[in-house]
Formats: sequence, structure tokens, C-alpha cells
Amino acid sequence: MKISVVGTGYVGLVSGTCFAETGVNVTCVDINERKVEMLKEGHIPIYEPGLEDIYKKNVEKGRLVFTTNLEESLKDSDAVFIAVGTPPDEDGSADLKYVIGVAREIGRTMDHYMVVVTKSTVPVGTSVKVKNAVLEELEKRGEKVPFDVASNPEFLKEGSAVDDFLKPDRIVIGTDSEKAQKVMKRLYKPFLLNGHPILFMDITSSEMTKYAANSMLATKISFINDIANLCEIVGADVDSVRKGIGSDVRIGTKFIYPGTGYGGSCFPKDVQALIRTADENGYSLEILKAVESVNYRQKEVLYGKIKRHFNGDLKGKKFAVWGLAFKPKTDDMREAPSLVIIDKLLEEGAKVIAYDPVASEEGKRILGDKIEFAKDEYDACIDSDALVLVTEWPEFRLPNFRVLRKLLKNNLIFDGRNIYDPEELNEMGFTYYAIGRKPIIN
Ligand SMILES: NC(=O)c1ccc[n+]([C@@H]2O[C@H](COP(=O)([O-])OP(=O)(O)OC[C@H]3O[C@@H](n4cnc5c(N)ncnc54)[C@H](O)[C@@H]3O)[C@@H](O)[C@H]2O)c1
Ligand SMILES: O=c1ccn([C@@H]2O[C@H](COP(=O)(O)OP(=O)(O)O[C@H]3O[C@H](CO)[C@@H](O)[C@H](O)[C@H]3O)[C@@H](O)[C@H]2O)c(=O)[nH]1
Repeated sequence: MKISVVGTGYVGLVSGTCFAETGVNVTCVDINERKVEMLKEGHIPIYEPGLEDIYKKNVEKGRLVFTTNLEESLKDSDAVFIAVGTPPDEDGSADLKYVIGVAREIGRTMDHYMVVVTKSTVPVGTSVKVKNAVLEELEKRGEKVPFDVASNPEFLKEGSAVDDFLKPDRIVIGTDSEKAQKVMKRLYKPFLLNGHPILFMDITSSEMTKYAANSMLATKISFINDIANLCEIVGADVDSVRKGIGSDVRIGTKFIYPGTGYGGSCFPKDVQALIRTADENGYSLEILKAVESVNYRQKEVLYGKIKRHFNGDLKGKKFAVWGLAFKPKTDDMREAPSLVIIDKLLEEGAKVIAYDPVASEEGKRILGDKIEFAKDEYDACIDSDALVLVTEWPEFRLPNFRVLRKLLKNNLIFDGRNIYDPEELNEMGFTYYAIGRKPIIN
């Protein structure tokens, strides 16, 4: 089979590469010439564990190619996947200009039957817009090229995108065409050998499934963050409570880790977009509105602890921030809690020196010389007043606390992800603040 994937971001590049891994011929298309050049020269523009190996292998085999020319990519394709960005518009709704722009270009250039698949996260009704955009362009050409549309939301997570794509929990396909179903079934069969299902449904339900899934996950996170804050007030330990509730299989252990609020390019914008869809349809999604406001508040919780510890005076203090990316194993800083915490510290006249194993370059691009960048996690702590852990990279989990005690001016740690053992830090004489747990004061 042969497919085109339009957009070579986290979703497009991972999807295209993983499809190539099954033997499909894949052409990845992007309008960003620099990105396409990089990819042609053997460099991946994003950090995603495991991607480089299969990218190199499939490029060598000639099954994975890159271009800026959509028309050329569509030649002989059985399907074209639209995987471009859908950033939030000013009012919170998803901006569809890139998706519809690509649909129009497909309509202008396609010359044989194919399935036009929307993989970007798009609100209910978008596949109809995609279909109409293609039809309008075909009409302008005065040609009748047959095609079907399908909605195929993507559920991969950054940091484990390749694994998630190769071993999905389920594949969701919305389409009303049997022919399109057959093409999609054929393409996805190699990923479902683990017995996980391919779920066919109507297009509207498929589009809704993506937003409902992300909103449910965001709700779990805001719920546990709210509970964590209450635990602190009443003297409970949220880590015990998390384990206590998570062992009930109806609740489950995943996505109930409290922290500094959810970030990234998906939850914040998708929760907002679903609230907006409901508003437009005369319905108010009360739970999601609370999820959003709890998350907004949560991003400032760690900063609040820092400010209170220093009795409101942060002027001239220096903080070592560990972790800039919105989560471990990615270089993505979109909506990262680190940005909120750093901004707040700088506003109060504090200095920040940050270290991230992968996102430091992205940090330099976004923050410029507003903060300093350390060469490693220990370097960041030299003469800092406190360590502020924001992103739980694996290499931050077991630092040498004896060394930290020597480097830091005060034995003081603010842990935004509850990764350290309070008792161990107490024994070592640290003052330790975490989320939803009693502080250790030494
Ligand atoms: N990042 C994730 O983890 C994730 C997971 C599931 C779903 N999604 C959804 O998938 C979509 C893409 O997300 P992403 O994170 O990969 O975005 P991204 O910003 O990383 O990449 C989008 C790419 O599309 C390209 N593009 C824009 N217009 C184009 C055009 N007309 N022709 C060709 N290329 C074009 C851009 O240059 C860019 O490289 C979004 O709707 C997002 O919500 C993202
Ligand atoms: O228990 C948890 C789990 C996650 N987070 C935070 O939630 C955010 C999002 O994390 P995660 O979901 O792992 O990463 P994403 O790459 O944003 O993936 C989400 O968004 C994608 C884009 O739509 C979906 O495809 C995925 O299924 C969905 O998990 C990050 O800031 C995490 O730190 C928590 O605070 N506590």
C-alpha cells in the first residue's frame, strides 16, 4: 500500500514512520521547507524515544520519503492522512485553517480514488467540512474524482509516541463508507496483532471520542490535584491516598499523579475546545470548566510554597529549576508548568538557573537570556538557594543528596512531582516541600 501523511510534527512523523515499519510506502509532506530538508538529510527535528532507529531503517529501505510537494505525494496513494496542527483560536475553539487548507489542496490535485483521513484532533463536524472543501475544489476543476472521508483520531503520548503507535489500546475510525473501512482495516491490521480492537463508528462519534478521552484524562489529573491540596490542609498524604484509591480497579492507578498541573499541546487546548463546542451548542460542560480552573490554579501551587517559605521576599534569591519540558522524555515545552513557575519567580526579582536533559535548547529559544542554563543538574545547584523540581525526568529520581547538600546554599527542595522520599530527606537534614504532603521542616 501507499499513503501520504501531511504534517511532520509529533503525530505525522511518528505515524508515517510507524506505517512504513509495517511495509507501507509512506510519503511525509510538510510546508516547512527547513523541516523537510532536515528529514531528507537524516535529522529528526523532534525528540521522541525510539523514533530515530525506525526512521533511519525505513528511509534506507526507501519506504519513507519526505517532500514539500503534496500533489507529488498523492500519486498512487490509497489514503492521505491530515496530521497538521489545530492550535487554539482566540476564543478557545480549534483553529481549522491548516486542516481545511490541506483538504483544499487535496481537492485541487487528487486524480484517483483515495481515503482522506483526518488524524489531527478536530471538533465535531470537521470531517464534513473536509469533505466539502475537497468537493468544492473538484467542482472548480470540473472533475469527478471519487473519494471517501474518515476520522481517525490519534491517542499517542509524547515521550512514548512510537510505542503507543505500534501498540495502540484501540484504533478508532469514523466513516460511513465500506470501501474506506476496508482500506483502514488493511493499514491498521499489523498494529492490532495484540488483539486490541479497531472500533468503527460514525464520524461524529469518532470526532467526539478524541475530545472525550483527553477530557476524561485531564479530569482525573485535576481531581487528584484538588484532592492533594485538601490532603495538605487536613494533614493527609496524597501519595497514600493515590495508592488507596488507585488499587480499586474501577478507578485504576494511571493518570492520578498530582503535580504542577497538566501541560502540553493537547489537554489544555482540547479541554478548552470541547467547552467551546458545548457552549456553541447551548450546553455548559460544568465539570470541564472546573477541570480547567483547577489546572490553572495548580500551575501556581509550587510557586506559592516557595514564596511562603521565603516570607514573600524572593528578590535576589537564586533557584535551580530541574526540568523544563511539559513532561519527561520530550523536548516539547508547549504550555509547560515550568514556564508559569519561572515567570512568577522572575516577576518577584528572583534569578533562575535551569537544566533539562533534552529541552534546554527549546528553553533557550523560548526564554532567551531571561534565565541561565546549567550544563547539568548539579551545575544548576551551585550557590542556588533551593532546588525546584518541575519535570520528573528519570535521571532526577536518585540524585546524590550529599552533593546537593554541599552545592545548595540552603538544604531546601521543592518537589513538584512527589518523586522523593520525605523520610530520607528528613534524615539528611533537608527542608522538603512536595504536593499534597506534609512539609518536612529542618
Ligand atoms: N502532539 C501529540 O502528542 C498529539 C497526539 C494526538 C493528537 N495530536 C493532534 O495532532 C495534530 C498535530 O499535532 P502535532 O503535535 O503533531 O503538531 P506539530 O505542531 O508538531 O506539527 C504540525 C506540522 O504540520 C505542518 N503543517 C502545517 N500546515 C501544513 C500544510 N498546509 N501542509 C503540510 N504541512 C503543514 C507544520 O509545519 C508542522 O510541522 C493536532 O491536531 C494535535 O492536537 C497531537
Ligand atoms: O497522572 C498524571 C498524568 C499526566 N500528568 C500531566 O499531564 C500532562 C499530559 O501528559 P500525557 O498525557 O502523558 O502527555 P501528552 O503527550 O499530552 O498526551 C495526551 O494528549 C495526547 C494529544 O491529544 C493524547 O493523544 C494522549 O492520549 C494524551 O495522554 C503532562 O503535563 C503530565 O505531567 C499529570 O500531572 N499526572
